Amino acid sequence: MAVVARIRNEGAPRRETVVRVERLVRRFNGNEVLHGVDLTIGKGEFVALLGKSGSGKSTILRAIAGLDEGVDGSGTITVPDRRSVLFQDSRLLPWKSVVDNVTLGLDGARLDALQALEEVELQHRTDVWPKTLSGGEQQRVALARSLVRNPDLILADEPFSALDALTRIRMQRLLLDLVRRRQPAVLFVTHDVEEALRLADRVVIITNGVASYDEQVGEARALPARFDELRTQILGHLGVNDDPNHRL
Ligand SMILES: Nc1ncnc2c1ncn2[C@@H]1O[C@H](COP(=O)(O)OP(=O)(O)OP(=O)(O)O)[C@@H](O)[C@H]1O
Repeated sequence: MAVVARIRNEGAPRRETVVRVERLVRRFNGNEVLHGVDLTIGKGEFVALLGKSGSGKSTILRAIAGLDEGVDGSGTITVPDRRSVLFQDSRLLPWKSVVDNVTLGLDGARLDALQALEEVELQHRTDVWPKTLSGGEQQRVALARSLVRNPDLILADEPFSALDALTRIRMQRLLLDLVRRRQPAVLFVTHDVEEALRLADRVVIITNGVASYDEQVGEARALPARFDELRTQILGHLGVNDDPNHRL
């Protein structure tokens, strides 16, 4: 069955553009993975990036983060200087305390770090070693490390996918709350359609190396019927069945 590419983004609130990706092409060993991806993200906008495994989501995120030096490709990327990246694992330094991980590379940021740790509800664990924290707590430290840099853009590559379901929901709420207060733009890679609909203002899907779907979904959070409708539509676009627990 032919997948009809569809771009529908009318009715979007007008926001200042903070990320602009144009005609992004990336190749690995001569194999072209991205064929010309266009993507914009507005100030304070939360965009979830969906796509099947191997579709190139992380490749896009790494390109925007500036982490793919030397990779074969072309295209232009405009991106704010103050940006931070969250990965699936927290990437904390085991020989530094929690607060020292948060201030890493910043001079005199201890007070800001303590505030950021309070925002992620870890004010009581500031001086312990990372290995004494649970997976969810370690991800909260990573989030605090990101916040203390006051980013205009947060790039997140499946940051909650290794967490148990309850911790994951708690982290999603925490992230949404922080994003509402601080208003960074967010690009959030996930496999999980429900996670995308819980968090994002907009969903972009990568299929066959291009952005094939781009839709406002913010109202899904308040309207269960709209949530279900969008979930069915997105799963259909991805060519998978409408099982709410289906992982791509
Ligand atoms: N450094 C690399 N060297 C060779 N091939 C790579 C490299 N990075 C990515 N690829 C290939 O590019 C394609 C896209 O990979 P990418 O990690 O961006 O996909 P993804 O959509 O994030 O997948 P997943 O959801 O499974 O994490 C895959 O086929 C992958 O094997």
